[in-house]
Amino acid sequence: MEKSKIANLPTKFGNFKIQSFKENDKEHLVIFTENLPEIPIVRIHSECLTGDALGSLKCDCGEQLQKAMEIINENGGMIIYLRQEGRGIGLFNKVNAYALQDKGFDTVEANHQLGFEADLRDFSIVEEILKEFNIKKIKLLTNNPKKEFSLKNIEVVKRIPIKPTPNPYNEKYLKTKKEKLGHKL
Ligand SMILES: Nc1nc2c(ncn2[C@@H]2O[C@H](COP(=O)(O)OP(=O)(O)OP(=O)(O)O)[C@@H](O)[C@H]2O)c(=O)[nH]1
Ligand SMILES: [Zn+2]
Repeated sequence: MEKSKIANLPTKFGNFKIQSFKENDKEHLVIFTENLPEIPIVRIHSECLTGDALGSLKCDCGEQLQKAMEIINENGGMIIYLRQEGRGIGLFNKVNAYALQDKGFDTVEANHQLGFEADLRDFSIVEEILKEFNIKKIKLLTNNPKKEFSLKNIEVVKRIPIKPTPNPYNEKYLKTKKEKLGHKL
């Protein structure tokens, strides 16, 4: 794992530090506060270009990212931004999945139609990154209990939920996450 230098990242949510970690061809990001408490709040965020950057209402990613930045700016911690777009299938395939969703398939069925499992993400790099920062215990900002279980050598002392705001476009997505993907919503 190759790591970049640490730089300042002032944002509208507060001042952060930023560092990039390379895993093969993937360039992940870590955004963290100057003061890291002994048990920091950590958000493990999977890339969603449509939600994070374009303001898409189909999912809760953009909202979760912004809330995470606010909470972490206030309490100290980090966002580990993983470049695994579309739960690991990539942007191109996610757009094809969205086209299937326009025809009535849910988020899981659309993946299956394209020949993918529902969730292909790999969180193994998270432990390596936390080790770099000497972090052994965290408070995890997520609605997805699976993320907790993917961390073997890190103690998750608390799971902090981030409640999404329902809208007509994300209703079905949130329902599927709850019923098929085990999210606590
Ligand atoms: N394949 C696919 N990926 C999607 C879809 N909608 C969002 N994503 C991706 O899903 C990932 C986010 O996963 P979520 O299931 O929303 O949330 P989570 O990370 O498991 O859990 P939280 O920590 O609670 O956010 C991002 O990589 C998004 O690009 C979709 O319809 N199909
Ligand atoms: Zn999203």
